Amino acid sequence: MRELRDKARSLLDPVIRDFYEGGADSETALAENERAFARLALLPRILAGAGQASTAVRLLGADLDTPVLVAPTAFHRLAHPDGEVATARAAAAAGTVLIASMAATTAVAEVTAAARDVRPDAQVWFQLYLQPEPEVTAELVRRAEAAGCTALVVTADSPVFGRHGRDERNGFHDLPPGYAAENMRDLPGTPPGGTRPIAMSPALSWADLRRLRELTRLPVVLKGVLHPADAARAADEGLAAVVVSNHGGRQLDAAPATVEALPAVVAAIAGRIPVLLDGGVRTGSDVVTALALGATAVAVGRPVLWGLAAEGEDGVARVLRTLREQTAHVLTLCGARDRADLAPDQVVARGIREVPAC
Ligand SMILES: Cc1cc2nc3c(=O)[nH]c(=O)nc-3n(C[C@H](O)[C@H](O)[C@H](O)COP(=O)(O)O)c2cc1C
Ligand SMILES: O=C(O)C(=O)c1ccccc1
Repeated sequence: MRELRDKARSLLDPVIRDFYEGGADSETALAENERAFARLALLPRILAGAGQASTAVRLLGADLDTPVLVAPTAFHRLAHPDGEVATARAAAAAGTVLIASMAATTAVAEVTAAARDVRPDAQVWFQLYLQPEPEVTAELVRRAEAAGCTALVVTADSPVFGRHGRDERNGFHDLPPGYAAENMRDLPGTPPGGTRPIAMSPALSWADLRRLRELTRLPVVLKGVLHPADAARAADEGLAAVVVSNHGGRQLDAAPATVEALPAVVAAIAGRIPVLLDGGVRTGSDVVTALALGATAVAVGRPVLWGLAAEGEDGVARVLRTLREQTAHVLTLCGARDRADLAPDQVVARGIREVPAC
């Protein structure tokens, strides 16, 4: 993983590298996501007789080979000429879900076609930002359905764009010439052949989410949940799953590390719907830590971009394979066959604790 990251960093234009790597404001949330995993240790159970570990997981009615999903990230063609097609092929081959970004440089129908070409039952979910004009959101949903996406993922942590200091310093505000956010082409209110910008709105509410659900029979996943009360409401409202996420540290910089927010969300959901997590997942230990704390699965953003930039489809495949193999290995070392054998008491804080007087 480090090797692919270093290769990606050396190959990418520094402006694009900063766009992928950067976070909001002081980049505290960005750094904390990884650091919080580093502060946690796993207590293995011994002599558990668990046998061969399995990374398989059932999620929203689909059987996946790995609990590591591909988080939605923008603009894959800036990482590699094959762009989202390469990512989709690698995700399908790995037997996981690709959450296709609304801000993709490839139209969602082309993304699902690429995934299905590798595996007919490939799972592609469509991530969207609810647009202030309901007819624009409705058209995006219609396109995702027509493309064969099996779930919608509404990103709710972005009432405004995050402030990305690196992009501001680099003057990176738009896609370079020759690239476009292809899902935003020919929507209501755009001139023929043109694209419209992705809007973020602080006026959006649970009522807008309810209206979205009236438009579609697809399961709707809520991404960007950190407060347990919002998690409970998501389950009450009939959403299909939540993603505990701080947008990879790119929105609210004061947000907690996601693995620190996870336990309260898991408690609030109380088993009603799956809880997913993204942010700072880099190793199989991170995956198993999240699973032990009650996540059904996790997603990775930047590691996929590193793989893509370094080696295209093969690089993404390597990232996903490495994480799956590491996860199986760590499960085995923890005495677990799968996540059902793990318990939150196996996750403990590192650091010096007081030695009881004797
Ligand atoms: C370059 C980049 C672009 C992103 N674009 C989107 C996006 O279009 N939609 C979205 O919901 N999240 C987006 N995210 C957030 C990711 O879905 C995810 O929450 C985050 O990357 C997870 O953290 P990690 O990168 O540490 O794995 C983006 C993240 C990055 C790094
Ligand atoms: O950069 C991001 O995190 C992101 O979510 C995004 C959204 C719209 C366009 C480009 C990126």
